[in-house]
Amino acid sequence: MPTTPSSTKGRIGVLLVNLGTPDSPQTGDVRRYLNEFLTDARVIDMPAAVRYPLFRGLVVPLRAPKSAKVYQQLWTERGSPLLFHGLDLQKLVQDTLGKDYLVAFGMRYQKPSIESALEQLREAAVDRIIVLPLFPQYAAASTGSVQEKVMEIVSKWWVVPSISFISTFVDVPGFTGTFATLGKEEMAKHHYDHVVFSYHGIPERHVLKGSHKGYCKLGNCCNSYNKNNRYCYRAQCFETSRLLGAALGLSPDQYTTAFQSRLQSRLRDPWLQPYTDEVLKEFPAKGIKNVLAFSPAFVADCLETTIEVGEEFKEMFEEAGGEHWQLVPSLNSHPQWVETVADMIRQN
Ligand SMILES: C=CC1=C(C)c2cc3[nH]c(cc4nc(cc5[nH]c(cc1n2)c(C)c5CCC(=O)O)C(CCC(=O)O)=C4C)c(C)c3C=C
Ligand SMILES: [Fe+2]
Ligand SMILES: [Fe+2]
Repeated sequence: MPTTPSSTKGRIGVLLVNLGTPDSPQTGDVRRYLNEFLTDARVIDMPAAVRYPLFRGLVVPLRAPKSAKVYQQLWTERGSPLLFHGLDLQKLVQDTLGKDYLVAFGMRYQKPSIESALEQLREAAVDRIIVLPLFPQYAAASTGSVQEKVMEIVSKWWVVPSISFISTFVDVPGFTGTFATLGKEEMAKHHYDHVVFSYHGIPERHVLKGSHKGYCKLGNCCNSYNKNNRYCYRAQCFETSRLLGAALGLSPDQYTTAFQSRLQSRLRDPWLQPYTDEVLKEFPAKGIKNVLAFSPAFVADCLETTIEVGEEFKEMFEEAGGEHWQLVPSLNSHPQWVETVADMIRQN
């Protein structure tokens, strides 16, 4: 009887990566996290001779104790939400994909490191690796930084396996679809006059640096999403708003796209506008008193969603005369999102 030839192919390795978070909300751990994050040349694109002394010597020491207080508000029994949601997603995607895949999870900054996650895949002799940075819209400071780190590590291996990256997923229907499911649940509970899609900001300079043959000029260039601005962060944010607005049954005048989390610096370089905190203060005077807010640059709840949008913006809105501000929770490990991630991997 002929014997069945054994396959030479191992499992497919999957690396899910998110940004990173401190090990604890104590100032020392927050300082270590910020030092790693804010000396990344893709985040702070200054010459190393300026970046290191300015950020390690001045910005981080001043910021760490203030950030630590905010992380203390965010911290849960399971630790940082960004971390535990990432681990939950890893487990559920692994269960969904089954034994032909091995799913690992890493963080760009701090723990679990990308190195340790890649090592797990190498130990298991995976056939190839699919890397999914968990950022819907490509930005050099987020997705690009993860890609650079993965390539830096893998390039030192003697045997470099086949490797592919999923660089943006704004147009994957399950991404906006899951946000729409969560948004409709909130809309069924309360009446809203207006919706805000608040994205993490980046310096305008970053958009211009990534502009393909000068196509992106921070103007109407982002009104359509096409091959020239496929990786333009601003264009992807506007496209996310259009898709999400349509999935929620909203007309363009019923929602606003805005940008949050700008790192205030004495350099006063402009970040993507309009700024969410400025926009929301003007709403009550326009008769907008009930606002539903989404944070669609994040697929897991974190400091920027729960605290900044859910608490700080709510307080500002109410102080300006608003009545009801509600944050839609992030995708976290929602079953529709788990299925969407598994599908992105299967189709890669
Ligand atoms: C959505 C993707 C992200 C992009 C793009 C991004 C750019 C970016 N961020 C900073 C500075 C900070 N961001 C901070 C927190 C933070 N940022 C992201 C994601 C993106 N950042 C996430 C998911 C988080 C939350 C992490 C968590 O632990 O919950 C912080 C730290 C918090 C604080 O001290 O305020 C800083 C600082 C810059 C400068 C930048 C682009 C240039
Ligand atoms: Fe950030
Ligand atoms: Fe653009």
